[in-house]
Amino acid sequence: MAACSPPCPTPFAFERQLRMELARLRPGRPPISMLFVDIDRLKQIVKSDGQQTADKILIVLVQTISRMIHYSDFFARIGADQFAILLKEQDGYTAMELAEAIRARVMRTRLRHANKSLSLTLSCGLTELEVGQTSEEAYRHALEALQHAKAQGGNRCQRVGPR
Ligand SMILES: Nc1nc2c(ncn2[C@@H]2O[C@H](COP(=O)(O)OP(=O)(O)OP(=O)(O)O)[C@@H](O)[C@H]2O)c(=O)[nH]1
Repeated sequence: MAACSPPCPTPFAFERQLRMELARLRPGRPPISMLFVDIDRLKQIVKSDGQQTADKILIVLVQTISRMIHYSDFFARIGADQFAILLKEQDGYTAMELAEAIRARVMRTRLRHANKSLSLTLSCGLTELEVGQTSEEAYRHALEALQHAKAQGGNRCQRVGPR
């Protein structure tokens, strides 16, 4: 696995943080959204351009997202090419704007490797956390949204949630 730069918390740390945020959530308190981000067709990139290129892509992605979120947000690597972010004080609408901005920025990024210019796209699944929801339910919503985005061909953001 590629090293994350800056270092990424693990799926376990993310799960713990998600549970804490859900336990704190009350009616009238600031909203929180959860965003899943997954690189499109990384396996194909590994095949055609190699492991080092894939590593570089993962690092660039982490750096790009880190620059676009707030210090108080929680960003983790939860799978091989899958990342999750808890977006504090953001409802589903504002979080969707950020997800679209991340998607667009990554799509415009050109990576140079071995005299080749590579482009990259990603898919996003988004959900606003709900009062009384379990972490499993929140995961299911974000994953459903991500799978929907992938099923439509990728390079898009989808939201599943309360509103
Ligand atoms: N070089 C490198 N490759 C990785 C790393 N983590 C995962 N991969 C590779 O990324 C690929 C992920 O493949 P899939 O899970 O099928 O995802 P995908 O090809 O992006 O497919 P979709 O998500 O459906 O678009 C596999 O080939 C993994 O070997 C890593 O840290 N470094």
